[in-house]
Amino acid sequence: MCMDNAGTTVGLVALVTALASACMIQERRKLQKMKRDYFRQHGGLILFDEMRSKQGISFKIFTKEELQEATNRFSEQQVLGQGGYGTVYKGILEGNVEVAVKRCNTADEQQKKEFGKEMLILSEVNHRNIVKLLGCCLEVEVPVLVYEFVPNGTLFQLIHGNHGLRISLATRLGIAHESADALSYLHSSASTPILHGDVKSSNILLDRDNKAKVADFGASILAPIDKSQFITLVHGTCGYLDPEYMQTNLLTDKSDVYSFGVVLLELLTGKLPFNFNPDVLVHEKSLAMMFMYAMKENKLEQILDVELKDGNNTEILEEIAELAMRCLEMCGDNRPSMKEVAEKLDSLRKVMQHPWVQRDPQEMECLLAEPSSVVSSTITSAEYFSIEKEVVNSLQSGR
Ligand SMILES: Nc1ncnc2c1ncn2[C@@H]1O[C@H](COP(=O)(O)OP(=O)(O)OP(=O)(O)O)[C@@H](O)[C@H]1O
Repeated sequence: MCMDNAGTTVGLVALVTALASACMIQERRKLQKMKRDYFRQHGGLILFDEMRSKQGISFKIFTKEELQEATNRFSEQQVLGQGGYGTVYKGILEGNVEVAVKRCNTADEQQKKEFGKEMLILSEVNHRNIVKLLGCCLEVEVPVLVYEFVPNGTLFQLIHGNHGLRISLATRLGIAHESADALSYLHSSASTPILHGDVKSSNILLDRDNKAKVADFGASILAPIDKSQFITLVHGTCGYLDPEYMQTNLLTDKSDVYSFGVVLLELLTGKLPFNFNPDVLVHEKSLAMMFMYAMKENKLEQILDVELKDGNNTEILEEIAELAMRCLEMCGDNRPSMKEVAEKLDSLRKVMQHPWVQRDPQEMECLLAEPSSVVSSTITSAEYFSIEKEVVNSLQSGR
């Protein structure tokens, strides 16, 4: 009798174990199938094939488990920031490699299908001032992106945060030039031209030496189409939006130029791109309008960041303001290209670093021929510009 009972118990335990194992296997298969389906839906197969055919591509397709481990299961403590499209987590990969893991909120069917193809284009972007896309995970409902980690916050935080640090004109000019160079690369040097679509100071990250790293490029690819989210998106970029885009709904490379013009204004004035305070005057709501108004009235000085108002480098500040004016032209065709903007900023940066670097060798010759003009090696840019003007005048009048 006792033996019979023991036999029945063992039988029951075996049956329950077998059933549980079968369920687990079933669940695991379901999960595997789901992962495979998501992977296919997001264009993972195309991406995988292309990656195999391209040698030396440094782009990885991560598994869900790898990213869960890297981010401590996407824990709250790992959150670096929240954007219009999703949440960014800090992750640590094997070998102690720090990464930023971006989990998007949603993606529509079309976006999901295109994802693999888009990733392929973005994975080939390689520029020292652009945040590197290291890989992605496609076996989840909404794809996850993995970027290099940039440790020093954003340009928005540097300008508008309450850190009390003084930001020199040289640092500002450096960041402006590097960001412009990155955008110019996206527009014309990358294998497929890429429009950034969301240029703003919070999308310019800074590394330990305050070198710029443009982030979120190709954001339009991931832009949600759902209306309620579109409002958040627009809210997030208020003050930067190209007025021509608002009329035509067509994003062009010149839309990036306009938005970059607003970033230049933030660097020049230290002011926010948009003032939501209902009490401020209409022309003071948007920084771009406020700036245009000040320029028209010949009052640039009044809206410059106090940190820049030390009387030095006035001409460089005026040149940056002139450049910003051109970027903010209402008609896109009248704006300079990003390449032109980057070149101009580079030449201003060189003038600041080495006041004697001349753009025109003839002028250099002329200056060297006039020893009285060479005052000292520590000449200020104000002196440089006045000498330059004098030289140009004397060349024109044939003196
Ligand atoms: N590669 C990165 N390294 C370090 N921090 C990052 C990185 N990428 C993003 N972050 C942080 O995460 C925050 C949110 O980034 P995200 O790109 O999602 O949002 P956003 O640019 O502020 O807004 P939106 O996505 O609407 O343009 C950033 O402000 C930044 O602080």
